[in-house]
Amino acid sequence: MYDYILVGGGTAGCVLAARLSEDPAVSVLVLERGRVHDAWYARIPLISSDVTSKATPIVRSPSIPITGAEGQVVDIVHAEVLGGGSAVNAMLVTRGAVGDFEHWAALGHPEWGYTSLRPYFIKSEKSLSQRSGDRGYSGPWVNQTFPDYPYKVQSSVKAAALALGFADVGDLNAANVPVDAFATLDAAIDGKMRRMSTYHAFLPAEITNARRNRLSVCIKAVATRIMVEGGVAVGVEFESSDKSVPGAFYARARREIVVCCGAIGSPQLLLLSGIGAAEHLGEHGIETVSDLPGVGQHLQDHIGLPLMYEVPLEDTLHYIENNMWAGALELGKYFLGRKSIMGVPVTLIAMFAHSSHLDEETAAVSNTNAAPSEATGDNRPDLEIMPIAHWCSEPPPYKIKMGVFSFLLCNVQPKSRGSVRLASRDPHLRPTVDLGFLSNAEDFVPLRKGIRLALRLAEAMRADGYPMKDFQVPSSEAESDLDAFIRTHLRNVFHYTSSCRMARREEGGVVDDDLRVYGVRGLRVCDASIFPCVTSGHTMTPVIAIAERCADLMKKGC
Ligand SMILES: Cc1cc2nc3c(=O)[nH]c(=O)nc-3n(C[C@H](O)[C@H](O)[C@H](O)COP(=O)(O)OP(=O)(O)OC[C@H]3O[C@@H](n4cnc5c(N)ncnc54)[C@H](O)[C@@H]3O)c2cc1C
Repeated sequence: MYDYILVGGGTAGCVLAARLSEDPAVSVLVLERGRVHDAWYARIPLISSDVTSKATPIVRSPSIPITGAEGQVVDIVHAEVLGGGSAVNAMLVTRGAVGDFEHWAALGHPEWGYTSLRPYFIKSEKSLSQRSGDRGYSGPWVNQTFPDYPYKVQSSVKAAALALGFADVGDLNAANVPVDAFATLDAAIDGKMRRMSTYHAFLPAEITNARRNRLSVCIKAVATRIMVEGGVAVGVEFESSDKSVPGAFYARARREIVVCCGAIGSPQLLLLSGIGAAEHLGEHGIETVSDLPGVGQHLQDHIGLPLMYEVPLEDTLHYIENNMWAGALELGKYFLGRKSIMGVPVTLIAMFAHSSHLDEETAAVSNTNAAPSEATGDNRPDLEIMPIAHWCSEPPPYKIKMGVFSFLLCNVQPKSRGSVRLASRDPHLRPTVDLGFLSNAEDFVPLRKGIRLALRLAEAMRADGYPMKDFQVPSSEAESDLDAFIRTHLRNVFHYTSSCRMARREEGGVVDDDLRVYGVRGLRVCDASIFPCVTSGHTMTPVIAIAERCADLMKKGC
């Protein structure tokens, strides 16, 4: 019997476990389906974020064919490890625009606006590079920027972006940044150049050892059902993911159960527990506990589109992939504490823009006046471009023998919605994920503008003498060619959100403003699935702030 059971020890789960167990009077159990990833390379930034490596603790499952994209199937990536996505991702630390959270407030969640979340962003972090009053300097979530780009091509992109009118903002996570911005990104890497995950940051051995009488972390434990008695969540059934450990286990909660299984895992577990659309549950012979049609609906992800160029091999990551000695040299430099590409993320810079601010022909920024604090549609970006010195189609082919540079263009305010539904009653199998990309034709609009922006950037880089040959770009700028290119080459960006979203029940919401699941007492959801809608930045940092705020709500008994 525990006071709190947290299901899912991922990005949100580790934060919540650390904060709740600060109180010596409460006991906390964390159930995590993955393992602890403690291999020698698990904290080397570049290696640990390699999603192509079989050694990275991720599982891929196919989406259903995307109707709007010629029936393409893309891989859904599940981070199955203590720390979740934060243990395997690209480590980029972006809060999102102030306007993203003002938009949440305007949707009817005033307590989730930027002013309410700001103290939690600050509380969680320790910025080693920034110096503004908007940033935190004493939290566990260590991050820093790397302004000395190791790839020559990235400096060339920066010059092109500035020439097109983008402002170079020193700190993308400050509150007053313009919407159209070029930024050197913060990354979750500590002073010893080690990857931070929420497991390493919030649940280091000092904490888990000191709290071992009240904090239990059970790995390789797949939650199979939330037990509900008389409308109250009372316990969790789970099985081992290790087939050599047969049988079912059961843990009981005195106070509350919090589902933190991420935007794919949380709706799956709620559905397996009889919480979801009664009709869908009936199809799988599951008795309805709470008829909640919103469970698994409204799934979002940023829509990604790579444009790729052939560039000098030495100026890309493919160089060390193809040259064992160069790779070994970089590793050696890393271990000796010298500057090495092993110690930084695969991308360090990004551009954000609202497509309506870009000139149709030149793609130059023509309006930078949008006020960051108002909840209007164009005061948060709808486009991001990440320049990456590597191939970036998904899934990537095994080995590339040439130098490839990519602009990963993303529609970061997608209007399309997808869904997560049960494929089977077997909790060990993955659910059916429909990303729904391009189901709303309005999503083409920013993507077309974004393609033109990427093409103009490439032209400026060439004009400046950087050698780039077209490799995967649209055949022309005619709308039909741009749309065909979008349909053929889109990819997902792993920023899944909003599948158990915070909204009014009659609007398809799953949780209320205190993250409590409608119709079941003693049950909350806390992870990326509760986002009312996806934010325009990368999603890990808002998940951490949400978990910080959820812990406070729980401590106050809200
Ligand atoms: C490859 C990749 C790169 C990314 N890059 C970035 C980036 O650079 N910056 C950024 O901000 N965001 C990035 N993201 C997104 C970010 O990592 C996620 O938005 C964030 O980690 C989600 O946190 P979460 O707590 O909602 O879910 P997760 O961190 O996924 O945690 C869910 C946890 O629940 C566990 N679980 C699921 N089902 C069960 C079950 N039935 N029983 C027990 N446990 C269960 C899972 O194993 C997992 O550990 C990336 C994601 C990926 C996958």
